[in-house]
Amino acid sequence: MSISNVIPSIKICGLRDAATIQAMNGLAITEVGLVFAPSKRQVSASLGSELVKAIQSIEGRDQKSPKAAGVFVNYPLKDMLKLLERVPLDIVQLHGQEKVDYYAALHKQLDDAVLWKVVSIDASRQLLEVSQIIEELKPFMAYVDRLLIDAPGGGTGKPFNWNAIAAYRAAAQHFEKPLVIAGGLHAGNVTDLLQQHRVDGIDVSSGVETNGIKDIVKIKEFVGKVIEA
Ligand SMILES: O=C(O)c1ccccc1N[C@@H]1O[C@H](COP(=O)(O)O)[C@@H](O)[C@H]1O
Repeated sequence: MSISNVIPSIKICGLRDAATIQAMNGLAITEVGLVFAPSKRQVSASLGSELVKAIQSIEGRDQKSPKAAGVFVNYPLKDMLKLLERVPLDIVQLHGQEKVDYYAALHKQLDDAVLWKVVSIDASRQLLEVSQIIEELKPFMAYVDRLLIDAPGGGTGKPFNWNAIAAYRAAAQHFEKPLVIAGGLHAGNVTDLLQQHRVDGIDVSSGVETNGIKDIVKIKEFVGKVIEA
């Protein structure tokens, strides 16, 4: 049984076609992610704008359309502002080594969109104390809506060591920010995650694909496991 009685937010990431988004209509999804970083899942601004329309046309959790999230890695700020004029994202997920000045400048320019900060959990981070994590994140937190922790690289389908979650959860709580978990999740391990850790959201990409293509059967199975946990 899950250790929380609140169903975490569910982000399905790396969509590249409107038909799969439409097939997700009615699932208890809260965010759909589009990758604008160099990746096998990368979409252009013009496809991104078409896919945001598809996201806005479906119902997710609580009969509301899922939020549209864009995933970026060290994307030049001026290009980001141009892209946001064309693609009305609700969430900008910063998955690179963006500095605090970048967060501050982008936050100032955003109208309604919010920023998610990603921290990659490599072997050195698994050992950090809560106080170290708080010190490191403090400069960013005025600009950030959520904290997301993931395996290094992003979109690799590999999990990180979940022993690191407790310290990040404590740090996120200190800042009163929700914590989202990504990295190698799939229908076969998400129940274990939710039984072992209290998390506010989960994020999946590779684990709901077959041969590199999003698979609606796997998406439905994944969402079902999260709801049942
Ligand atoms: O999905 C990608 O291709 C990607 C590329 C660059 C940065 C992040 C990327 N995806 C993010 O990775 C995690 C989880 O991925 P997975 O489930 O392990 O495949 C998620 O936050 C995606 O937004």
